[in-house]
Amino acid sequence: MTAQIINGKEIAQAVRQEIREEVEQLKQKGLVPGLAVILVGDNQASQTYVRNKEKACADLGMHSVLIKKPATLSQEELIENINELNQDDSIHGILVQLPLPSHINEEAIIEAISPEKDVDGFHPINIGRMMTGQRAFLPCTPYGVMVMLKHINYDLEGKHVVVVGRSNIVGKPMGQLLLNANATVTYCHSKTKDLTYFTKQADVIVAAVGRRNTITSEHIKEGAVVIDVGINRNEEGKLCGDVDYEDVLSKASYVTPVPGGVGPMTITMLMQNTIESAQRAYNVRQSALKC
Ligand SMILES: Nc1nc(=O)c2c([nH]1)NC[C@@H]1CN(c3ccc(C(=O)N[C@@H](CCC(=O)O)C(=O)O)cc3)C=[N+]21
Ligand SMILES: [Mg+2]
Repeated sequence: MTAQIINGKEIAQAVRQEIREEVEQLKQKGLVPGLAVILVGDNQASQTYVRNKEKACADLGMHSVLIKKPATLSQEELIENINELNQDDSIHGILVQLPLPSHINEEAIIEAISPEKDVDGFHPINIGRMMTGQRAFLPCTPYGVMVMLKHINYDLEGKHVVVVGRSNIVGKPMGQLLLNANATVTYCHSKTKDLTYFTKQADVIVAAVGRRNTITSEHIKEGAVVIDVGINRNEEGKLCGDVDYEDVLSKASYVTPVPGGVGPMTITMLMQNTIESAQRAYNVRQSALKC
């Protein structure tokens, strides 16, 4: 079998076209969707991602503000900045780029963001809503993976999905979204004994561990769908995922590349969440006018 490539860039473009039209409609009604990104310190990778987010906003005609702060910023000052954005009617989404410097408590920062503007879907209220199947902002990376599977018309019902990795922002919510879609979900992680035993049984593998070559052809069964969420660099400094891409190509049915796979989807779902938030703000404003 030769795997088909799931082209994240292409799917992202298609979704962005729909977002572009919704932005246009909102603008005609007098509301410009706005995203605020806070970047603390000068982590090189973070700067790249933040630039990609700004580009995406500009491309879609959305308003974006980038707030750059020195790594010495105190937690109190950061919370003060978030409070201002929570009150700002021109801002519908707030994203604080992670990781933060070690003197800042990430949980406290995430909880300071209004759940109504938490377009990352990291706030405990949104996570709780997602777990109970209520309307919520979905974390962008797992959300993007769901859209990719939808795009290839993959029916998750009853399928065995193995999620490798259990971070709060990718692995854990990924499993939950798959469960909500009626998949049978297994979580594997760094303490799992005999990873291959589990991954060999998977119809779908989502690799989100942050270590390259974690998944090779030895780990998968013939015809598996392999989703690579990893972003690592090899010895030559080239971007690569958690999957040995070339190796699994001859065994998998579908594979996502890195770059050009999940990454572009992550940014696109951030834009999607931001216009949904703007849409909601518009509806609230309209119903207030009617009273
Ligand atoms: N509050 C917060 N929310 C995040 O969503 C968040 C974060 N913090 N911190 C860092 C991670 C990482 N992340 C990526 C987004 C896009 C690409 C992306 O566009 N990747 C491109 C290539 C980018 C490149 O060339 O380096 C691709 O895979 O094709 C990658 C990684 C969002 N994150
Ligand atoms: Mg992410």
